[in-house]
Amino acid sequence: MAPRPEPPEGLAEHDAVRRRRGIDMVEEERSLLGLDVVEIYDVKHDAHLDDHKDVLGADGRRSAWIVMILGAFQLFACYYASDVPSALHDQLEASFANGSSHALSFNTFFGLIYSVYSVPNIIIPLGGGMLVDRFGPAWMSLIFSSTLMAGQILVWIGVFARIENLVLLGRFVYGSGAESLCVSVSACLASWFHGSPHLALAMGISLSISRFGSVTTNVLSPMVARRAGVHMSFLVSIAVIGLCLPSAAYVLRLERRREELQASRAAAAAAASAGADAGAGTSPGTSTRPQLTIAHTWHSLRRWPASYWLLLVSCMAIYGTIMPFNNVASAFLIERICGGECCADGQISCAAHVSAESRASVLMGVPFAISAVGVPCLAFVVDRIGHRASFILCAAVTILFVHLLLALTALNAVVPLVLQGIGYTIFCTTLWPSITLVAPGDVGTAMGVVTAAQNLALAIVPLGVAGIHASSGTFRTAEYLFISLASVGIVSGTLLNIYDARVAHGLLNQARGSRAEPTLDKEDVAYCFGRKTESRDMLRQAKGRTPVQRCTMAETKGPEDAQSAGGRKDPRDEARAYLKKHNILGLFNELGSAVVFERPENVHEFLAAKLQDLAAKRKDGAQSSIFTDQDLETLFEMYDTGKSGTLGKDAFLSAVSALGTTPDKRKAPEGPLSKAEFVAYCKHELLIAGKDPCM
Ligand SMILES: C[C@H](NC(=O)[C@@H](N)CCCCN)C(=O)O
Repeated sequence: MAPRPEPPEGLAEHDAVRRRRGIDMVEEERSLLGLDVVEIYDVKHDAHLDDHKDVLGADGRRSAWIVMILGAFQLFACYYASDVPSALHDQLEASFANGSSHALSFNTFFGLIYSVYSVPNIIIPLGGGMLVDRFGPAWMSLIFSSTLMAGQILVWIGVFARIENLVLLGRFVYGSGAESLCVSVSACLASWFHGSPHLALAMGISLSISRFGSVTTNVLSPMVARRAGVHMSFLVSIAVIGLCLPSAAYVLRLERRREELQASRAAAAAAASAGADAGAGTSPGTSTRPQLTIAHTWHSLRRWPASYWLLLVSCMAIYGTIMPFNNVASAFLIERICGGECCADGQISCAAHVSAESRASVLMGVPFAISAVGVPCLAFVVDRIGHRASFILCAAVTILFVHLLLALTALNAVVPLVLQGIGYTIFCTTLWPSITLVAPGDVGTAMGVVTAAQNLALAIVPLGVAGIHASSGTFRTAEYLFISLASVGIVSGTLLNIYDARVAHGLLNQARGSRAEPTLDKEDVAYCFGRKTESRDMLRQAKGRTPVQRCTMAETKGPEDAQSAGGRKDPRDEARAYLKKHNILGLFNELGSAVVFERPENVHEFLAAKLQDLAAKRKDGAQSSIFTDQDLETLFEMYDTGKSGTLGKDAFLSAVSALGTTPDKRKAPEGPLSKAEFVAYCKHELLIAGKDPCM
């Protein structure tokens, strides 16, 4: 990197450092002051995302897709190995029947294989998610993959030696890593695709590939078991998991590289704005990850919006109908196909039962087959049109319809199962990316809490189904439980839409991708007016001009023109306008800087006093210390060492950097810049950096 020219003497370095630090503290201050404005977070956060894009560029985008493929492969291995026992039910039964001692009946043992996986996962993903936020998803994926490996080795030895307890211990260890691995891979994708218009697509493709893991094990494991013995199927699954480790290690390498690039860029920005004092700023490798403390987690839980909790309820209700239904679908479908008992004497070997069984197994594959193909396709659409909350409601309605059909009609089961596939596809495509949108700060913990809740539902609902079946003697009665759960999903989905529209400004229902990569035309012009304008005239005139020219043009036209130009109101622009109008970031900047320098014992008291002080200053007509036009003009004069009235590119970039911003060299104007152009450009840069100038 080329060394930056030293800022001229007399420049307010101290102030620049203060401002930089203050801005970095906005989020902390926000919670300190008890403010919780999603949009403030978004505006600040998106500026930060722009940094990511700039640092990594096309290379970063390619890396993100590599991370997606590697993460999907880890999930593939996880789903593959998780489902080996169910694919080998009959072979395992035969194998353990030949064993020497059996403390448990095979069915109890087989049920426990799944219980020891699920029950601990009511708790484990909570800790797993926190660890992901603390140590990063890439590191934790490596650790969770190793846990899978250790667990599956124990299972394999247990199967080989026919030791039931060892198999169960292995499944417990395996389960401890499996759900948390799903959390860490999701968090990893959320981090690499945050702000990208392809988040749902990335998550959808990885889910589809992981589902393919279940399909592969269903086909491959029985084949391997028939040829080489049942334990060999487990050995193959160990080999598949083994490939997770290098893939997780490579993701870690990419993650490190990304962090280094970000840190060096932050250090360069700090050096430019602080000169010799740069050492006091962000140093490469500085971790900004949250503390692994109960207090921090509690703080996160309280900070998540109501939409997060509505998503959690939807997850429990809808996954509670999908997975437990799938567990009993075979028996339920056989019962439905035969119209009750297939064989007169309650046996299961008559021709009618065997035929119903094979039809049921084909039907059972329908929902997951639909989802394997449908999820990436729908994800592509969701990334474009948004409507996540609407889709979540739509999925709940579809699932309700499925169970009404199954409970109340004798319709061919293909129709409800196709609908079940559609409902599941819609739900899983939209649910998981939505969680990352409503809780962007601590995705690992947020995913972990939802996954734990999901496992709670998956542990309880089958017990309810079994209880209903035991008391009524038929699975059809259990349909009413699924109908109730789908109804809960509809209520939470409806509330989610209301909250999203009324409180969250359409965070879930809007197409985020288009917003994450704003067109320069609109953003530049909108910035210069201080509010959004969709005036075609303005945009047409702005086309082909540099950002400086656009700003200058906007300056001369004035905000009134923009207002009269009309146009649809965007909640983000309203938020920006609000932030700007009340100079919120400037206020936080002041407070944050003051706290950092004075380090008061009682922060609350200090802040209260500081606010009173600021209010008093304002009453006296004094200006806030945020950059005024006058400041910017002075800055220009400092860098215009030859007093030519213009700045060349290098001097210009240094001057803009001295504001604590990191200008994009590619977009910076080449030619000499007049004072007016410089002031306009600085204002533009300050907005991008989240530091609204005081105008
Ligand atoms: C995407 C979603 N994932 C989950 O439900 C996770 N809890 C992992 C499940 C692992 C299955 N062996 C899904 O699969 O729909």
